[in-house]
Amino acid sequence: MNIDSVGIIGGGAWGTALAQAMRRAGRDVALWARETEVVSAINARHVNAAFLPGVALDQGIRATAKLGDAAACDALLLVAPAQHVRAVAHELQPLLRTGQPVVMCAKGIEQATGQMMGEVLAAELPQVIPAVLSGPSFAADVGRGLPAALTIACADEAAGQLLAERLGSAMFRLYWTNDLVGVELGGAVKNVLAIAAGIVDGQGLGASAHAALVTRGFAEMRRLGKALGARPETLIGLSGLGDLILTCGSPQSRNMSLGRALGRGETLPQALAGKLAVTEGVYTAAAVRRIADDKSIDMPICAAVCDIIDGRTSVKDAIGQLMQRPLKAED
Ligand SMILES: NC(=O)C1=CN([C@@H]2O[C@H](COP(=O)(O)OP(=O)(O)OC[C@H]3O[C@@H](n4cnc5c(N)ncnc54)[C@H](O)[C@@H]3O)[C@@H](O)[C@H]2O)C=CC1
Ligand SMILES: O=C(CO)COP(=O)(O)O
Repeated sequence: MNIDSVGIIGGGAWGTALAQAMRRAGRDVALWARETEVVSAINARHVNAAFLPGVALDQGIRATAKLGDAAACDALLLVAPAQHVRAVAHELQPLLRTGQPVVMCAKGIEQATGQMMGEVLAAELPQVIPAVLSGPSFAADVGRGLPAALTIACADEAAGQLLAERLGSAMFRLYWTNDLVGVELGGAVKNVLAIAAGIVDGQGLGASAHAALVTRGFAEMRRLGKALGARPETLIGLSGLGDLILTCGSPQSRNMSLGRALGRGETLPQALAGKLAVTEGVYTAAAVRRIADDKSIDMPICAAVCDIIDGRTSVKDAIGQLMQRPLKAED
């Protein structure tokens, strides 16, 4: 297998930042974007002001409105928001070759089915080699070329090591694992927990409460991981704890800033109003709750976020209930 060219499916903030990272790794890049204005802005002016403002893009990034242009590349990065991955993958299916590596870069769980992104990939693109890329990495940082370290998961060791080598660079360090479930679970659940951390901040509950919330949230992630077969070392690594620390600790996170707005008293529609950017935790919270209920896993923080988002409880009542729960050693 050879990986000289990379097709990126999705011209949002992360797809565009990944295009930058791939150019830095020395790859040819074809970036497919849904919005024709994004395609023309990247090709004519080397900017994506709609989704990644303020970043001068590598002039070698070729944007395209044709899925086939990106699908023809040696490897693909699938960077649509989680709720749209199935539809995009379905469209890609006839264009992809057997054994072509496809790397899932979305962080979420499909709301309609409760399926993880890897399951969606296996159902829609059975002919490809599936992989998952996840870790602490804001698009704005990676787009500018600041250093980041992420995990790339692939069941096939040779393919996974090749992906790590060909997609990574000194400033975009990739570590291979074969624990796909662990990597994608961490990336999905941390988005829900970042909303919770933002709510605590928005309520003005202080740094001590924030740390307690994140720690107990991490215990929820580990309980879910145990039930789904994730390896503990994956969850304490970059794609689990690493991303949780980043996302819960910075208002740069869209999930955390949405939580802050909810914590300050805004309704969900007010907090989301006018935003083009996707806030994955909003859609993933219900799926996490459903899995937790089905498997009888105790995940009260994720359940509270789900209830607040669905309007079943107020922020104050949810926090009051959480604070009455007994603490256990594992928290
Ligand atoms: N922005 C970031 O810092 C990071 C984002 N991610 C993940 O990457 C994924 C994509 O997020 P971003 O690139 O940040 O998106 P974004 O929030 O910047 O932009 C929204 C994206 O959604 C696409 N979109 C809207 N409606 C669609 C539809 N009906 N079908 C297909 N695509 C549609 C838009 O074309 C655009 O690419 C998410 O799962 C996110 O969690 C992962 C790591 C970092
Ligand atoms: O996944 C991310 C950083 O690793 C981005 O988080 P947000 O979607 O909350 O901005």
